[in-house]
Amino acid sequence: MPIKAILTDIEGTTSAVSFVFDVLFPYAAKHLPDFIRENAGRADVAEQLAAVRHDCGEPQADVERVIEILLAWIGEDRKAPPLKALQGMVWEQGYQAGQLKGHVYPDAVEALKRWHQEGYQLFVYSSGSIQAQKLIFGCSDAGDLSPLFSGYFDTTSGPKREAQSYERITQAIGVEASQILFLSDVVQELDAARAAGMATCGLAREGGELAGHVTVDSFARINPSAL
Ligand SMILES: CSCCC(=O)C(=O)COP(=O)(O)O
Ligand SMILES: [Mg+2]
Repeated sequence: MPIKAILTDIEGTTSAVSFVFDVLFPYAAKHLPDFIRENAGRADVAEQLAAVRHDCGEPQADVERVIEILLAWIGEDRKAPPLKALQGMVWEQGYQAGQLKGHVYPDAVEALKRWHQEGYQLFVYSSGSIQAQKLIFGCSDAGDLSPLFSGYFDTTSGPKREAQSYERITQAIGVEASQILFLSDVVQELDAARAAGMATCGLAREGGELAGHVTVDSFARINPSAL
């Protein structure tokens, strides 16, 4: 069956790992403490702080303790949904202030624009929150890429290394799994997508092979109609 939709990861796929690790995470680590102190009473922030207390088994943790936990989670790249939601809120301030611009590889920009024009539906699946995904593409160094995308998925659809998450996403997209091409730099994510019936293509930006999957080093080498 022909590919109709393309679902892409962000970190290491459309965008440099170094942008996430050397720009976004340090920005969040620097600004998250004051953001939480100033906004702990806001309903959307309070909801995430409660989720942190629940997830770490410390229901009585005060705001300073929650901040300490969140900074430790940033340090270990924990894909915890409340951390990801709060990071998205902090990054929004950075993008709005012009301190952040989303990195998207030029070959990804070119291919995403071409695929959109050719009629493929484009979707994103990242551990970053949907808000963070919209920001990286909406405020990218190549301009506003958000009109290219038909939808966004984060870990509220499930963890990226579990086949069930891709089954849920397939339901939401509304085409056969075999008509969705998933792009990622992580072999466990590609394996999970394939187990759910999706077509896969690995991105190895520094070269190399993602075992068992067609692997390329640039979006320029992906031809969805030939997969
Ligand atoms: C949405 S940009 C921030 C990326 C992020 O927070 C992250 O954890 C990267 O996850 P990915 O699933 O894109 O590898
Ligand atoms: Mg990735």
